[in-house]
Amino acid sequence: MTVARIGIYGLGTMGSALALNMAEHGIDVAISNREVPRINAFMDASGDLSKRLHPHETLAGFVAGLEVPRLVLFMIPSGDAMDEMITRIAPLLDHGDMIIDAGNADFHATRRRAADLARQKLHFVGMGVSGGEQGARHGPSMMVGGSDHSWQQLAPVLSSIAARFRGDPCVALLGPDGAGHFVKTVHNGIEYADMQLIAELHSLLRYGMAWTPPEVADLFTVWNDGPLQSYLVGITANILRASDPDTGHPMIDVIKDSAGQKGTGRWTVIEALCLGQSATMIEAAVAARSWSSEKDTRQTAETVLGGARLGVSLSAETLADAFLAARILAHAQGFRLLSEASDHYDWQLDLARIAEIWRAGCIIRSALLDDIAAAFHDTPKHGELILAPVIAERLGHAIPALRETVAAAVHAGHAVPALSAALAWYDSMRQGFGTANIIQAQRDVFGRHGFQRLGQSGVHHGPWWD
Ligand SMILES: NC(=O)C1=CN([C@@H]2O[C@H](COP(=O)(O)OP(=O)(O)OC[C@H]3O[C@@H](n4cnc5c(N)ncnc54)[C@H](OP(=O)(O)O)[C@@H]3O)[C@@H](O)[C@H]2O)C=CC1
Ligand SMILES: O=C(CO)[C@H](O)[C@H](O)COP(=O)(O)O
Repeated sequence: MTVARIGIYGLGTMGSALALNMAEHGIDVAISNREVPRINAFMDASGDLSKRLHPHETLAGFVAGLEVPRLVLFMIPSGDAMDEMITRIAPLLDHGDMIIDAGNADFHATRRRAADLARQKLHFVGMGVSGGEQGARHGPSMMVGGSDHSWQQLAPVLSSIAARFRGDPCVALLGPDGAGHFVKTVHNGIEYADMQLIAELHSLLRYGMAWTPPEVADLFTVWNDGPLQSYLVGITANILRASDPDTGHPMIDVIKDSAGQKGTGRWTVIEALCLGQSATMIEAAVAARSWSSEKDTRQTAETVLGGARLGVSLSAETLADAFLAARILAHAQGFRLLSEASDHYDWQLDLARIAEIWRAGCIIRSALLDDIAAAFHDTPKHGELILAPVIAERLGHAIPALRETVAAAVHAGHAVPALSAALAWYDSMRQGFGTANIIQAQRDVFGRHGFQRLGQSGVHHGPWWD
């Protein structure tokens, strides 16, 4: 029996693609799955690569088929399924073996699992994998959380299967325990915001300016050849060119406008709030998905409240600049959250390196990320991307277009929650003196909470009760 370098448990969309990727790179992989027929079907479909794939129907056989120390990678849903599999496999492993959770997991659970398994002298790695099925198959971006020791063992395998940007593998050890899963969560939060921005721009073009799907596709194709280049813009252009084989209508027009969500966007927002932060663009994107699922209510409200959306007149150049400004701001919100979490959990995240490993393989890969990586290399104040000179200059150029776009949309009754949140955050952050003096006075009046006075130390109260 061949002893495999690594084991992959979970042969769904992502696990099977990762196994094939490893096999293609000459790595012997032990494979297993909860439902056995899936193992057989996978082997049948894997062609020549099957010689590197070693199937096991039982967990004991799967473990016995691995080189020691063992590397066992799970690609299954997070939560109870992962806890259950850890409980089942841990007694079969030896001290020094490693469990890798490569799914999308809540980083709090990852921290707990890492601590539990350390007590059993097992290594645990929480690894975010991005790129969807094609990324996993041909080169994902991978965000690793774990010890230096685990990284030494995993790096050769992961570097060989990762996406590459100018030769640099898009994989890195980002910090201990939950760091990798947290970074993946924020990646997905930015993904939510970027997807929502594209949806809002599509809506303005279609319903505000009466463009057809192929016309919007052509514009997105042009955008995809410049500063707005990104995987998500590219796939959206392709989506908009597709026709429904049943009706002949544009495919986009027969898809129900109710978005799914599996949790990573919501986790990003929750963690931002827990850290005393905010990521309002990501929150807007999560909210928009939630509102989208209230289809019945929206259909009723369209009749009761009136759903007219008036025409807007915006140039393609204005929309492009608005998109660029908003995309920068979404990334800025994500990176400042990474910076805050890094301080709070003492992860010492390298923001420039994170931007670098997002330049290829992952869902949010874009031309902008190369500029962001450069900005973090040049900027001492980590986390505040909007203050990096090159980014501030680009924002200065593009913000008037974002303002014009949001104003036109609001005036004509188009909902643009992510674009609006971008502008509100930008305008809030550029005010040295904001609105919170009123809040502080109100809190003092009703609750004697006190406030700080400008230029004085200590806690003060106003003359309200005299
Ligand atoms: N799809 C994507 O684009 C991405 C997904 N991910 C993450 O990767 C992980 C897998 O996702 P994906 O491949 O899309 O999912 P799929 O639904 O395609 O596959 C799920 C896999 O998990 C197994 N599984 C489900 N429940 C259990 C359980 N209770 N115990 C043991 N095994 C179980 C399934 O086994 P069975 O065949 O027996 O049902 C199957 O192998 C998730 O954590 C997901 O969040 C990460 C990045 C991108
Ligand atoms: O991690 C991913 C992409 O990076 C997965 O596709 C994830 O499922 C996306 O999130 P959601 O299903 O909530 O849209």
